[in-house]
Order: sequence, then structure tokens, then C-alpha cells
Amino acid sequence: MNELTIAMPKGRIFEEAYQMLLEAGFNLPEEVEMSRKLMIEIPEEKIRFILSKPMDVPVYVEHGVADIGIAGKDVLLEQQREVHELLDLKISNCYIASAGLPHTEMNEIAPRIATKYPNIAMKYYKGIGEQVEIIELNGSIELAPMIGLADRIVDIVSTGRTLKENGLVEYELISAVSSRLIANPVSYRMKGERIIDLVRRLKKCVNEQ
Ligand SMILES: Nc1ncnc2c1ncn2[C@@H]1O[C@H](COP(=O)(O)OP(=O)(O)OP(=O)(O)O)[C@@H](O)[C@H]1O
Ligand SMILES: O=P(O)(O)OC[C@H]1O[C@H](OP(=O)(O)OP(=O)(O)O)[C@H](O)[C@@H]1O
Repeated sequence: MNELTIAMPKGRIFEEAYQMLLEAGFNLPEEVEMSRKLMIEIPEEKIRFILSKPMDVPVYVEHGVADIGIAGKDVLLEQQREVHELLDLKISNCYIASAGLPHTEMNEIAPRIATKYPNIAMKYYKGIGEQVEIIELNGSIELAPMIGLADRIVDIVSTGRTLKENGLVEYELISAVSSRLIANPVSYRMKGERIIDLVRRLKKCVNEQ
């Protein structure tokens, strides 16, 4: 049996993704003690997990240092990497939307859009014929309209609480987001049997509603 290296995102997605692997019948420890360890070997299953920032999962998979990985659709849309998207796991569901202060028009000349997703935002506004200036931020995006840095933000919405608590309203829905199983194209060919088995087992655990 080939060894499989799986890039797992630390943070929000990890817990749900790991539970899915347990449910799919992989012989893994019931609880992963969250230490500072970034690589976890499971010799019984010939699986090795590498734990990375969510945005870096497709990088490891594209470079082939991980055979497969779990990444949010937001990250995949933003980065457009050479990876195969194998399965929608339908976990960590949320969406990307534009938002801003209520009852405000966008500045007519070069409206400013603050976001962690410059490519998604640029593509969206280009698609609706708006020429915008993108201001790239790494977090606390909702601050931008409040303090006059931007007309709109493009960001993840899950419960809507962050928008509400910062007095912002949603304008346009840009894309639904869930986590996806991705594979390196060469690994997919070389370790096809193992990867297809994993997909088949995970597919049974996807919550369809
Ligand atoms: N409310 C949410 N906010 C952000 N991401 C969410 C949310 N709900 C689900 N997700 C998914 O989780 C992923 C981000 O996970 P997480 O929040 O742990 O990382 P992060 O905070 O963006 O990254 P970093 O650790 O680099 O700051 C996103 O790519 C998205 O697919
Ligand atoms: O709709 P909600 O349930 O409120 O979730 C959405 C918020 O969660 C994320 O932020 P995160 O917690 O990752 O913080 P940061 O991006 O500001 O660092 C996202 O960027 C939104 O701000």
C-alpha cells in the first residue's frame, strides 16, 4: 500500500474534516491533541498528515509534497492552482459576499474594495463592469468601511454576526463556499487506487442536506 500524505488545514476546518475521516473508517486516534506538532504519522494506515495554514494547503498539493489536501473553495477560487478537485465535502460551509455601510453607493471613480481575496474580488467586479481599486488586508476586513478605508469589502460570511456587530450590510452574494478534497495530478495517477478508495469512503459520509 502506498503511503499517503494529506495536507490538513489548521483552524476552523480541521475538526470537521478529521471527524469525516474517522467516520469514513480510518483507524486514527479519536482525538488529536492539538500540540505544536506539524506532522502526524499514522503508520497503521500509512497516512501522514501535515498541518498547514488553510491558504497553504493547495501550495503543498500543487508541489506534490502532499498527495491530497482539504481546502476551502474560497482558497481554490483565489489561487487557481494546478490541482484536481475530487470531492465537495460540504463542511465548513459559508459564502463570499460584498458588504458595506447601509444605504451607501459605491464611489463612482475607482471605488475601493478591501479584501483578503484580491483575485476573487477583481474578477467579480470586472464581471459586472466595475473598475475598482483593491486594498488587500489580512484580517478584520469589516473595519475598512467603518473607518473610511474602503467603499465595500469582499469577505467570508458565515453566521453574519461580524457584519451585524460592525453595522455593515450584505450587498451581493459572490460565491458559495465549502471544503473540497483536492489531489496532486501526478499522485492521482501514481496512487490512484488509494486515492479513489479514500474518495469513495468519504463520499458516503458527505452530508447531502
Ligand atoms: N466564518 C468563517 N470565516 C472564515 N473562514 C471560514 C468561515 N467558515 C468557514 N470558513 C472556511 O475556513 C477557512 C479558513 O479557516 P480559518 O478561519 O481557520 O483560517 P484563517 O483564519 O482564514 O487563516 P489564518 O490561520 O491564516 O488566519 C476558509 O478558507 C473557509 O473555507
Ligand atoms: O459571519 P460570521 O460568522 O461572523 O463569520 C465571518 C467572519 O469570520 C471571518 O473572520 P475570522 O474570524 O477568520 O477573523 P479575521 O479574518 O478577521 O482574522 C471572516 O473574515 C469574517 O470576518
